[in-house]
Amino acid sequence: MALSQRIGRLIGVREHVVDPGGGGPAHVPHPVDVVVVGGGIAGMSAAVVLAERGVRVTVLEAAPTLGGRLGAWPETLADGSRQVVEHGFHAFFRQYYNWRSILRRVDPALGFLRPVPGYPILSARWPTEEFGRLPPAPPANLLALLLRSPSVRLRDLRGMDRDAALPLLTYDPERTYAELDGRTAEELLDSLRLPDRARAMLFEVFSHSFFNHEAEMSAAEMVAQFHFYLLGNAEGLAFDAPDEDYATAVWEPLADHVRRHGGRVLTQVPATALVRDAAGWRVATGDGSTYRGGHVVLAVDPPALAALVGNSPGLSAVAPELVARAPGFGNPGPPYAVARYWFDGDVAAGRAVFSGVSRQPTLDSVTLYHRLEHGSRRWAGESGGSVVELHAYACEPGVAAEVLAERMRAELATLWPEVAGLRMRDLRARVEARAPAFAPGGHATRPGVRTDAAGLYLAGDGIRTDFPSALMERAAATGIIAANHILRGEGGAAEPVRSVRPRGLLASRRGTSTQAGKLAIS
Ligand SMILES: Cc1cc2nc3c(=O)[nH]c(=O)nc-3n(C[C@H](O)[C@H](O)[C@H](O)COP(=O)(O)OP(=O)(O)OC[C@H]3O[C@@H](n4cnc5c(N)ncnc54)[C@H](O)[C@@H]3O)c2cc1C
Repeated sequence: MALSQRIGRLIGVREHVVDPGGGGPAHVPHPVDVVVVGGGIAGMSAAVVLAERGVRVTVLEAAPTLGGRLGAWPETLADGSRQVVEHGFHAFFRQYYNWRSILRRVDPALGFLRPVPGYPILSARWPTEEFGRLPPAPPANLLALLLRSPSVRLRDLRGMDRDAALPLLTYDPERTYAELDGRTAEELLDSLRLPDRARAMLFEVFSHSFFNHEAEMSAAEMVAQFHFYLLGNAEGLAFDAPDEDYATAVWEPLADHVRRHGGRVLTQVPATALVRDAAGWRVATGDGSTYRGGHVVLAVDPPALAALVGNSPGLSAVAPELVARAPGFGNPGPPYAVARYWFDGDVAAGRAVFSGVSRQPTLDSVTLYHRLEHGSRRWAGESGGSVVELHAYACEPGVAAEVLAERMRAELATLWPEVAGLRMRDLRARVEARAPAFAPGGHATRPGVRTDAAGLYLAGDGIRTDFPSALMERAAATGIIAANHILRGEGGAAEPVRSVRPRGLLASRRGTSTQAGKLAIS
């Protein structure tokens, strides 16, 4: 264990138990039927836990393949070769304790995850800066950043408002939201009076990664994510990525696991409406069939949740609060764009497998798939080409995917000149708006896992947790929490839930209530 991790642990920067799990037999003592709507991370995490406890679980996924925003599917390229294309590159951070525990079901050693070396940020204005090689744990990582980073030279920081920066170090699951949820992330960053370079290299890439514009994102959410990724965990900013496509590495094995435990995983079955009657819940689907369960977990993306609730008129009698909140929650964040290019040649040998990008109008990240996943590596080996994926996490609405793809390619060529000389062999470009918005003031009405209707639960990366979590980890954690509510209600053992340090290193315990010593689960 690194010295910084040992110091971090001494001061409480370590994995925390949110829910110890247990509390009942390994199998539910009587038959229980659960319908899970949505086969992304949240839905499949709920299904894994429920199926293992003997619950008869049915997953209904609208798309032809599982995975949602982590999905993957086969495509035939113009040259006739078959390639698995993904919804987009994902960084599997090491403090994703709950998501990793689900993945360990199908690969106990997580051997399919390979460390992705470094976390460089590219900029047209300043030299590339490496953030992946900081000591993993706070406070050593913060000190090293202050001492080493050319973006945060101490003399430049003299003009900074240190009081305004305090909220970044004092994250508290109640007070941070009470004090900062009404402000935007942009206002908070403005108030820091950071040197322009530090703001661009440290914060802008970071806040974009949550699929929201700084000017439209809650300052409290940004502080929470700064804590979750940088100041609250002992694992650091280092991350891993699968060396196989996500269908092979994640979704096929997880679906097999659920089926082996007696569950059903159905694709191309979109849920269209929910009805509650005396016998429990009925979920109507696009093909006219109905699935029944004593409990339902809605693990769909925000716009799909709003559509499903809006199409279920009977819900206003049993879940008036959910019905009132769903339309607002269903407004997603700005569109994101993903473009995967198959080029006829390679980028320079020294380019990093993954790079963040600062201050380009569109481009936010670059991933070299042919140096990452077996399928892309094989294609590149045989063709002499490369497979390069470009992301824009929060882009201008109303622009076609191909236009955004070309803008991102041209912007990359300004950072890596050799890209201008590469010819495109094929392209898959997509623009979608399915990520949750974290608008200022939204925390008070953000739905939690439990709804106001008995037996109806929500899960997904937009659902509130009372402990620090984000993105894939929040999706997995809320799926597990939904399963735990059902298991406890039916007399079965719950699954443990863990989190990073629940509060900032400098957060005083004064003024906090439930979260001070013990985390609440909603
Ligand atoms: C380009 C990109 C890059 C990303 N990179 C990262 C990263 O590096 N690290 C990270 O942690 N996170 C990353 N994320 C975020 C991550 O993908 C999400 O947080 C996570 O996948 C959300 O999972 P979910 O289960 O909540 O939702 P989803 O993945 O959206 O799953 C919801 C599922 O519900 C299904 N559905 C919708 N309506 C219905 C219906 N009516 N009936 C049945 N099924 C329905 C959908 O088809 C979908 O499969 C990235 C996201 C994108 C788009």
